[in-house]
Amino acid sequence: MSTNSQQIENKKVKVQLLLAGGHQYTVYLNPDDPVLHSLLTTIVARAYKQESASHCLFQIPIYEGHSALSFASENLVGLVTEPPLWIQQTENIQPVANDILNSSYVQIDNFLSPNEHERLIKYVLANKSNFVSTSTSTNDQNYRRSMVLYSFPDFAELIVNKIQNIMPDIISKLGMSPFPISQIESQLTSHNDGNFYKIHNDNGSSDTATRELTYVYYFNREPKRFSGGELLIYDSKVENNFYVKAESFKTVEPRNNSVVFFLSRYMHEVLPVNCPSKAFADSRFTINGWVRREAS
Ligand SMILES: O=C(O)CCC(=O)C(=O)O
Ligand SMILES: [Fe+2]
Repeated sequence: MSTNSQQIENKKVKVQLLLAGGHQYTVYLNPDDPVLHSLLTTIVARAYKQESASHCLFQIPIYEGHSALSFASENLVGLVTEPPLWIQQTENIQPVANDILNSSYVQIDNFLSPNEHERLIKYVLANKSNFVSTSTSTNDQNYRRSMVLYSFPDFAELIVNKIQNIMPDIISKLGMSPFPISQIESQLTSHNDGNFYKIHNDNGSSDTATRELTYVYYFNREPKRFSGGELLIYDSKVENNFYVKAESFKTVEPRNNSVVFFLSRYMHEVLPVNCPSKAFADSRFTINGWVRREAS
């Protein structure tokens, strides 16, 4: 097992849109962009001739946002994705259409000792200049706004070891079947005033497909000087053997010194943070990452 700071989410997927009439366009989308998910589910619905296939209008910014490509979902004939991309097919589940599958999560308070927590805060404040923006282009700004620190070896090891120790308990609490763990990834993220992360899942691309569990350890200075920043975890439903997002969700409070675990395939989002001082030290901080199963 190893920790691995990674920047996979910042990589865009090249998507060639094959449209009726032989037209084609190439766009670059984040792997977990909801538009990409809708494009894939449109193709799946077409393949299964699903009666309820929702008809919609796609509007996708092209030429770095200088133009918009608009087309009706009926005109989408196929997609070429690079790297190859699949939406996750369910295994052995035959729910009745429209059944809501309740998402569950586990949250544990007082995860680090007071001393470890204090050392971590000091470490983060001393390393402010090593944080980089999670947004790489103008497009990303509307989708995810936060800062990230990819290398923090001592604390990554501390968190990953603690997580590894409680994995059997978490897996059983979430009702999952045990799985062989290959790796626990981690990154350190800060959300300041106006920062957010729109709806996504964490294992929707070929690079991330072996992520089974997402964990988020929340920490901040006391007294807390931000509000908002709740994590919403959406319930799911199954359409044509694929998990899709339901309208209902669970709300997780980003409680200081707590850690939350949930399935990486769940759609989730971070609501905007309100931090009036705008001071880095008052941010909503997390060490967050993913537990990967061994590739079969
Ligand atoms: O900060 C959070 O509550 C969740 C972050 C998240 O969804 C992610 O980094 O993938
Ligand atoms: Fe996420």
